[in-house]
Amino acid sequence: SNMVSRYKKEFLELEKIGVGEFGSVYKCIKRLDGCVYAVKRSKRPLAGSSDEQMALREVYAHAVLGHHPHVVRYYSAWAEDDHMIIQNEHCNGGSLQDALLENAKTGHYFQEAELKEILLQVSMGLKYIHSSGLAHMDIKPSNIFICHKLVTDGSAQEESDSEDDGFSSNVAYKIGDLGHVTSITNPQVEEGDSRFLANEILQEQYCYLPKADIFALALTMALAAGSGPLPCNDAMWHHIRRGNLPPIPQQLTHGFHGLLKLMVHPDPVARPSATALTKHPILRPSLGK
Ligand SMILES: Cn1cc(CCO)c2c3c(c(-c4ccccc4Cl)cc21)C(=O)NC3=O
Repeated sequence: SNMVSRYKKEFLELEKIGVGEFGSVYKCIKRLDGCVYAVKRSKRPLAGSSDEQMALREVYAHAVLGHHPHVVRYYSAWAEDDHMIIQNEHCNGGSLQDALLENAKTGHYFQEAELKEILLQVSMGLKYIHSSGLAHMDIKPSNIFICHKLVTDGSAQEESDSEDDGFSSNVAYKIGDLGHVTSITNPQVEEGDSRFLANEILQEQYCYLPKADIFALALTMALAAGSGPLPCNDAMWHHIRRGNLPPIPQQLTHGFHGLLKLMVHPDPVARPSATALTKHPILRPSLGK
């Protein structure tokens, strides 16, 4: 590889915003365009290893998934100095997991109206991913990123809350981390986080992969509503897989709670699709009339 790495040449590193066994994520400014990006730098996986398969699936997924308001945007990926580098859109509001931890400290959880906004926006992102023939397979709070619309210069343009934009408020929720994405029709499932794993995936029944994302999204919403940490495996894990939501420490309307409960139904066929959620009267009051 040439002496000066493309990463160092093209980007100014501002701060490390994430670290894990996967590698590290940096908030960077691209020198050429002056824009901020999230850049993940990970050790290049062993050729032929399952890690390499995952790294490739992540880049393939981003390449297949063009642009969508509720999927974190991909810009580039390359290999250098025995590292894999992926350059994505930087979401300036942290992850939903960060927001949940903050809520737990203050005891102020997302209220039902906000929960419906999160569920609607993430469902729009899932509808796009599923309609592209892919399943995410690792939906959870730390993989949902938050973008706060930067206040405009006071220009009086109308706030557009058209569906494709989803910015009815000033916050956008975007699905990120496509490291577990797999084809719906030709699945090579790399199980995601067991706390969010639907039982049929554990049983290696891969005929309804999109519904595993719906299951994981329901548990993500339960956490956003203030439910305690989810079990990885044990009696409570199985209680949830029998179609029960974890306890939620706030009064939700019967309709909304019932929708979340339907999303964790033991039979994946009974769970609503992402498309059905984006049209659901409970989430789209205006459609309800
Ligand atoms: C830990 N972490 C924190 C952030 C910033 C949230 O305000 C973040 C981002 C991403 C990612 C990311 C996830 C998976 C793969 C590649 C990337 Cl860049 C990780 C991120 C990403 O793709 N876009 C991000 O903003």
